[in-house]
Amino acid sequence: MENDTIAAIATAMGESSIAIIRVSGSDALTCVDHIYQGKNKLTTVLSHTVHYGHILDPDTKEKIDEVLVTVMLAPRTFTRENVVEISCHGGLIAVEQTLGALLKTGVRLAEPGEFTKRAFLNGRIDLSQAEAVIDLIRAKTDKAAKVAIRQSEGKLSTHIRALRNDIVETLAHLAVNVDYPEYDADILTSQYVVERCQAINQELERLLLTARQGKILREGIATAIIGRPNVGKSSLMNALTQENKAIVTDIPGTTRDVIEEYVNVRGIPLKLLDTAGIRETEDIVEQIGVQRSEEALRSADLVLLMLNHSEKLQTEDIRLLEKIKGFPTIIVINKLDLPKRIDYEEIRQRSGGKQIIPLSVKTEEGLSLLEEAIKVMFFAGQVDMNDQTYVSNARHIQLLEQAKQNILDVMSGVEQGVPLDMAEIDMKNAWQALGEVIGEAVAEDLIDQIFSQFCLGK
Ligand SMILES: Nc1nc2c(c(=O)[nH]1)N(C=O)[C@@H](CNc1ccc(C(=O)N[C@@H](CCC(=O)O)C(=O)O)cc1)CN2
Ligand SMILES: Nc1nc2c(ncn2[C@@H]2O[C@H](COP(=O)(O)OP(=O)(O)OP(=O)(O)O)[C@@H](O)[C@H]2O)c(=O)[nH]1
Ligand SMILES: [Mg+2]
Repeated sequence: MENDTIAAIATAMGESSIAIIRVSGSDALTCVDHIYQGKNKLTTVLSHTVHYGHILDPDTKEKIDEVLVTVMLAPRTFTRENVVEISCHGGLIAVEQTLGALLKTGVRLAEPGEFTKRAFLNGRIDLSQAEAVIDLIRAKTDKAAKVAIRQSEGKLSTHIRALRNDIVETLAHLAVNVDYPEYDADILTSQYVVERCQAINQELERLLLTARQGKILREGIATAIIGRPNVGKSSLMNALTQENKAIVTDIPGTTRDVIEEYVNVRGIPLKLLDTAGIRETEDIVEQIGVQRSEEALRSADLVLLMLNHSEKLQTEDIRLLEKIKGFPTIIVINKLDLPKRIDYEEIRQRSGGKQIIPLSVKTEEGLSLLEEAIKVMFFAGQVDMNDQTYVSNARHIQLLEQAKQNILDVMSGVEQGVPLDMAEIDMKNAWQALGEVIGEAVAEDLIDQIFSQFCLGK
């Protein structure tokens, strides 16, 4: 059933001061009234008011918890249905028992994402806004959260709607011509269509261009720190994260596995990967670590190759300099505080002129240069979040690509003089693809699949 009354625990499980159970549906108030004892019946109170009382087991009448209950009446609610939120004491027992009591009154346990799905089905938000809610919950950095919040406010939807409007106008123009060919406005129409398509295509390309930045803002730049054992990779990781998560010792081969940590470097979110020092080794555990380092290297968006300022280049260093060809790489030369033994010119030649940052993690000299270099590398200047819409969702990117292809087909078709009703079909397909971004005309199973990614209670 689509409009039965549902409930779920909306807060994370575990010890906490308060936990919230959310109830939504037309019977939310009457159902909660069966287990709630307070001054007034909830069915009689005003919308958007909070009430003190107790939750009782409906069978035994035993007190389960002391609570505050918030009543919000349709349609001014998250789901656009009647909503009751019960604030229980945190911890597992009171919340589970309250939910259990509620389920005895005919309320059904919600599926993951079902509250947000109802907000979508009831027209409060569109699909890209609903997807932004998932992104917000999963955001690992400030910037990622900001992108998600903007999308949840419908910023992307506004662009998509404007594009669809442009397409409809162009279609209208086409339709006149297709239906009344006797007007003989063919040539004028072709010109008009091509011009409109160029503008539409430009906007689609602009949105697609933001996708790469959007992905980075959401997931962080996967940044692998690689290098020979003992050069100071874990030390750099700790310095950038300002934590001592990675173990540092003067024993080569200290790090055995890839350690992941999210950091914010000058507003750029990095997913830092500290890896095991790469060398030939007999140690099985270390061998696996080295393998994983090489995998981290292959999947990295950015590689920080670390060398030692106070040692001559070694075979392993040279091998690594070969390996990083074709990867966006910054060469970090660590231990600048020690006497120089490395040959910078050789590195420059062997790396094909990659950027080199000498620094000392120990004295922190040069660390800020590295941070700046990372930032410049990815944004070539300033990141302006204020009027940018970032497309960050794989599904949206795919649909935008598809719309772009349809528009390109319209243009090349018209230019080659194919009948205008063919162009009309491609144009309609672009309109359809963009509609799917905001959830207009999408298949039901796709909607189910999207909402099933949510956590319970959302
Ligand atoms: N207790 C509680 N905190 C919460 C939520 C919640 O559901 N419950 N939210 C859940 O994610 C977020 C807030 N998001 C919300 C978004 C819309 C509406 C809502 O009721 N919208 C109505 C009425 C707006 C109004 O009165 O002006 C609407 O848009 O029609 C509520 C919460 C975060 N904090
Ligand atoms: N003098 C000096 N020593 C440093 C510097 N950075 C790190 N070290 C020291 O170098 C040693 C190795 O550092 P780690 O960070 O464990 O090196 P690693 O590259 O992670 O080593 P593996 O995990 O074995 O691959 C430690 O004793 C650090 O204290 C530096 O800038 N200057
Ligand atoms: Mg290490």
